[in-house]
Amino acid sequence: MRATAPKLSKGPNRWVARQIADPYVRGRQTAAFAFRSRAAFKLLEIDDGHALFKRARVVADLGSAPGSWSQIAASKMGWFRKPMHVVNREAETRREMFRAAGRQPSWSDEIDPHDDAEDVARGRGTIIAVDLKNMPPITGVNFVQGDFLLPDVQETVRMLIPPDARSGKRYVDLILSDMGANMSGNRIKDSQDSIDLCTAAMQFAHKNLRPYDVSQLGGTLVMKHFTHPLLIEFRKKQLEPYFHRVFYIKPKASRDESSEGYWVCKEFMAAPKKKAAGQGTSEAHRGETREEREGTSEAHRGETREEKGAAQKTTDEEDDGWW
Ligand SMILES: C[S@@+](CC[C@H](N)C(=O)[O-])C[C@H]1O[C@@H](n2cnc3c(N)ncnc32)[C@H](O)[C@@H]1O
Repeated sequence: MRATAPKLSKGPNRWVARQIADPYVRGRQTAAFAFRSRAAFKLLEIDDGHALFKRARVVADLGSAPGSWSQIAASKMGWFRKPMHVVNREAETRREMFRAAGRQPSWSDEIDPHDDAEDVARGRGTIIAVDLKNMPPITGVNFVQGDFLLPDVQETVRMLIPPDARSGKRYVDLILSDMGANMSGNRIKDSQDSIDLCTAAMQFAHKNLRPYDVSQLGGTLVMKHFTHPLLIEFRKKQLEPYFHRVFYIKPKASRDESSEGYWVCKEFMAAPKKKAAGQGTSEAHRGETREEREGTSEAHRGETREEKGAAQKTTDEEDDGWW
């Protein structure tokens, strides 16, 4: 069943009330050791179905701050000696001690699974994270602060990719893009911003994502987008020709009222695939139908909201802070 927040009144306390009612925000504070954002649960859910990290040696996390996706990448790639559930348990015991002493633990009292030098494992591979905002360090993660739309920022990220042992080329196996511009409430501008970020992620994939060859499968791109008919066109023209399979996912942890969704694009090919006459891939078609349905209904919901003059933030962006 989808986790939905109860209906809440408008007003300055609406955001706080919604946060309190949100099981994923509560989960972030209790079950999770120190996920920096509830966005963590979206990636965990996507990963459940797609085993994203299984073969990945180089991961790029685009739009990484405050850092929960990078935390997951670091954990999955062996940079924490302890598994997350052990750290969670320790964090909970520590919170109990604070409660018993009548003290409310603050962020600085949280266990950071990376801060104990004794406990740093030698993980596999390389993780590169980039964001406009600063991101506190995570062991195993190389962070670049900058605007990913700028070519020199992309080049800085590229130079952190280690050259492939066989070919000497720099390849990323997994690109995670959770980038999202602040929503202005203007549907046309917001769609354009979303397309710009998706385009930048895809251009980066063309240059750096490991392409399929006879010895190994091509890389994977996970990309957030804000559902809109214009983006269906993007999927058809920019994604489907270059990936063997493209899936649309709306994680349960993504709020119902948010128009965000994720594409999981698997098995990248450097050259566009050729379709036999009158034939598309079944995956693409299945996804496309579902996506179109989602896109249309989201677009209609958006119009109605705007017509009513009740344009509100409809993304999870506002929730992805240190909360
Ligand atoms: C939803 S948050 C990401 C949350 C993150 N995945 C996590 O788990 O903590 C979206 C991020 O995208 C970043 N972003 C938006 N536009 C960007 C750009 N042009 N270049 C780099 N980062 C960008 C924002 O600064 C923001 O931190």
